[in-house]
Amino acid sequence: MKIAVLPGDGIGKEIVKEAIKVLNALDEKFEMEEAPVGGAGYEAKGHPLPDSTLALAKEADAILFGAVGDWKYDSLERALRPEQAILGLRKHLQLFANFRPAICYPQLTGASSLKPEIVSGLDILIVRELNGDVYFGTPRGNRKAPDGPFEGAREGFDTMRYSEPEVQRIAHVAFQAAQKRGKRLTSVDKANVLETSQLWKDVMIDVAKQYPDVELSHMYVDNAAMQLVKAPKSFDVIVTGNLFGDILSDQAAMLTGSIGMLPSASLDKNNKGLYEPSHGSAPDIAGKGIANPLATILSAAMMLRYSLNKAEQAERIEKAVQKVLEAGYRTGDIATPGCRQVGTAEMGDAVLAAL
Ligand SMILES: NC(=O)C1=CN([C@@H]2O[C@H](COP(=O)(O)OP(=O)(O)OC[C@H]3O[C@@H](n4cnc5c(N)ncnc54)[C@H](O)[C@@H]3O)[C@@H](O)[C@H]2O)C=CC1
Ligand SMILES: CC(C)CC(=O)C(=O)O
Ligand SMILES: [Mg+2]
Repeated sequence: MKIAVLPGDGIGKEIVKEAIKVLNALDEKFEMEEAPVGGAGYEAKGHPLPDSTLALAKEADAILFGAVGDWKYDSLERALRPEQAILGLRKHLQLFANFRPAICYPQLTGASSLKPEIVSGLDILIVRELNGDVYFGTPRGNRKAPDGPFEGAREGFDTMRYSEPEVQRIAHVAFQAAQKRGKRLTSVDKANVLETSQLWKDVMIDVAKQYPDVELSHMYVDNAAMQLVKAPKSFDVIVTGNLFGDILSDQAAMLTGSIGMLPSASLDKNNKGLYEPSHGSAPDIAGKGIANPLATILSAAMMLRYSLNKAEQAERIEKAVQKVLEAGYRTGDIATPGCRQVGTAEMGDAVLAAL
């Protein structure tokens, strides 16, 4: 089985190194091939998603991805910015279903910025649509405003759009995920304002007829943001679009203690997938050896479970992560008084030792 390893930029390189260390210590042996992506792709080959990197991603059985981006590329034309690499991979490989589980490990209830009783026992799943919405909608661009009170002024515009089949396919994924969990699905939209959201909601209601065992509810995204900090445990599975899911999953990360704890799986219709932490390249801490590698290590576990059919190996990693948390190991982002504060590599070593 072949894994394409795309570390990317910033802390991406540091955290992927730890996940590889853990994967290499398992009983299974995987073929791994590394390629540059993001800013690293631009520096090496003049493009954030070089053809050779995309070819490797297509040919591999699964992709382990770090993160892309750096402030130094902010003035590049958009097509050459590092972020286009992850957007391009999601689109080219039709990775439309993004799973972001937010679990607050018992050892980390004190690490969340919320009161322990709000987050203790939290186990929710955000299913984010990943191929559509305003991130990919056309037309988009810059122009002179054609009308309105600022007619003639410089204007930027994007298009939020979803088609019925696009919503249907993510709805089925979300309902099936809910069937395997608490059988409650909350569809998050802004149907009180947006046509895109009204279609989203109508399709969810329609698909729900095929899943009578799952209780479907609807919530506007502004209220969902509020409920996520007020009563996060009231959710089981949340399904939402690309933009709302991006924002709500960062918010949900803080319920678990840190964004450095939130893994993700981005799957196509055959469960081929790209696995990455939910966070970015964290330029503010890159190169310091202090990033939390656990979201990436847990993403590698998701890869074993969803794409490589190695559920026992996935469980070994997940249990090892729990053991190191139990033993008090903490990177700075999840540190609490009296913990054993460690850096990125020491955290990786601790997981390795706990396998
Ligand atoms: N999938 C991807 O590759 C993503 C890339 N980005 C890119 O990353 C760059 C930085 O974006 P930001 O908005 O700052 O988001 P970010 O997620 O990189 O960082 C946000 C905050 O969380 C902290 N953080 C993130 N991961 C951490 C970890 N593993 N351990 C400890 N602390 C961690 C950072 O230090 C920072 O204070 C930008 O270029 C952005 O476009 C952002 C999100 C996802
Ligand atoms: C480049 C962004 C769309 C990536 C991001 O923020 C995410 O997927 O969470
Ligand atoms: Mg994001």
